[in-house]
Amino acid sequence: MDAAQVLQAVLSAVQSGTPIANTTPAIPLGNAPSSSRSTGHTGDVLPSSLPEMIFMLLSMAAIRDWVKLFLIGAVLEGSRRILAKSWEKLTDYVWVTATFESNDDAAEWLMYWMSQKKVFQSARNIEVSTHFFGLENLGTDDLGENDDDDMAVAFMPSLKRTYSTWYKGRYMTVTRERSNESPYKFQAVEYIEIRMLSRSPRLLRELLVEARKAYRAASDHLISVYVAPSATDWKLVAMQDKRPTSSVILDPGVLELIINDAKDFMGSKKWYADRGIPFRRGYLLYGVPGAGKTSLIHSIAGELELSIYILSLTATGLDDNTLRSLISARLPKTCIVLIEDIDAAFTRGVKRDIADPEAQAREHQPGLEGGKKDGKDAAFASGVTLSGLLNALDGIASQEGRLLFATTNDYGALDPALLRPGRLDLHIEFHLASKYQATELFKRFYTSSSEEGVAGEDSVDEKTETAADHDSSSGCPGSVKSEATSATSASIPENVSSAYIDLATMKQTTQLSHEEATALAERFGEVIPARMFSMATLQGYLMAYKTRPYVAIEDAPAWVEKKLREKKDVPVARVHEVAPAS
Ligand SMILES: Nc1ncnc2c1ncn2[C@@H]1O[C@H](COP(=O)(O)OP(=O)(O)OP(=O)(O)O)[C@@H](O)[C@H]1O
Repeated sequence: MDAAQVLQAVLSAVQSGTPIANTTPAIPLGNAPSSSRSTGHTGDVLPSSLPEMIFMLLSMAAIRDWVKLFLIGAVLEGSRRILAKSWEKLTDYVWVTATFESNDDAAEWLMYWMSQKKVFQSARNIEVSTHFFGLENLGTDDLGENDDDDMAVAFMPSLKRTYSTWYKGRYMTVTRERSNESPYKFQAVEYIEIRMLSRSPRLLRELLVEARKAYRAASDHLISVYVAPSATDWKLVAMQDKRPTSSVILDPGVLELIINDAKDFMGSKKWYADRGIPFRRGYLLYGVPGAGKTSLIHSIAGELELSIYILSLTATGLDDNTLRSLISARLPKTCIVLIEDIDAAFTRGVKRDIADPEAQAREHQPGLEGGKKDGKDAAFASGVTLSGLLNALDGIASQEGRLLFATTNDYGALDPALLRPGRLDLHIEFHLASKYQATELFKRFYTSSSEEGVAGEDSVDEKTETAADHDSSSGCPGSVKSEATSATSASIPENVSSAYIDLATMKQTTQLSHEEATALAERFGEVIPARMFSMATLQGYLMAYKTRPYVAIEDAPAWVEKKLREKKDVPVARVHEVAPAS
């Protein structure tokens, strides 16, 4: 009886419930004689008990061979695992290993640190990147001059390569890898692995501290700007030059008020803790477009040395859960959270007319009841609900030392729940430019912040211009030149906007002496009507006269008149109402 017959007998016995023992008078050992195999009576050879059955199975040569093979395989696999484990233990014992996800700040520090190392500058397989453009001391030697105007490049480890180098006498390897394993992201995740031949993690920590220090020193003049492109994580998108607060021109006292408030808040942790008040501060900057809201936030970030995390409530994939996780779990302790156009998420579309902020200012008088849509029940254009947003804002409060800034062009569209103190504590309205702002803008436009009153090289143009214009600068309205007749614009084709003349033909702004600039600025302020143009519009006008401040003054009345006429012609109805969300 062969193995198949035995198995068949066992199976049929199990199916019929017949005890095997009763039908098994004898068990042939070893290979059964062919006569018994040929009988076809399975009842003659069935084992009477389980041990007998096992014994019978083992007595068959084929099964014995299978068992041997299985045992050999098991021993081999077991030894492999033991060896692997032992090797891991051994390497753990002599190596310190650290992994950094490329999105993380620490990975940025390391990449910068590595870009400074000779090993990557002389390696034969490296990644050359402009990623750190803007940071100081990049390894540009191999490309020639280290000129500020050049696009500096950094030499960094390539993907899927391992480099070896030394740190404080210890051998270390650096590997950049890409992994598809990610619990909540759909794209591949890049990471850097550092291994150091050392039993203590102390040296690795020292390396990290050194990398962070070097990175901070190199980026001292910059602020980092992050966005959440995938609604799951923050990504560094820009390193911007810090904007001096003096470059944002607001009416007297406003700038100081906000900056002092923010500084005061940052230094009042204990005061808040003593009184049990959540250590948070929210600012709402609202008003016409182009009035300096975003510029102010960036300059405050520079002043307080904070990174900016820009949150777009209409980003694809953003809902209450992702918003909460972005804010609660994935933000650094101290930073600025900026929600731009917070009203755009609250209505079903963007309702402002960006092309003409001045028209909006006339049409829309900010006020809580004014432009409000359907109140609390209005849905957001994104997957975020009002209560989701309120929870998220309160989540900002749960971490200490975060500043929240929200901007809007439509104060009235915001729900009172958003506006209450504790969420958005300070509401600052931005208007169209006052005479003071226009005057200051002109003054700062034509003087250098470092050295006021020094005429630059470009003042050659200015001299020619001033000499030619002295007669007309007497203030007589009839002597004002129109754009079409000014010296430079004469050679410009008619269909080219004058706004681009100087940008295309000149390199730098003419620098006036302080006295000259002040005198001209006064005249500019007299010509520009108060609260009729945004600061961005005035800046745009001056950009067209980068090297011709005198002509800028002369042309200003005609420009103002033309702009005011255009405004009258523009139907206010271009600012359309947006249907409230259902
Ligand atoms: N008060 C200001 N002082 C100096 N520059 C200003 C001021 N307001 C606007 N500008 C200039 O105008 C441009 C646009 O300014 P900004 O983006 O800060 O305006 P905004 O109020 O945030 O506009 P929006 O509501 O459209 O975002 C910038 O180049 C900025 O330099």
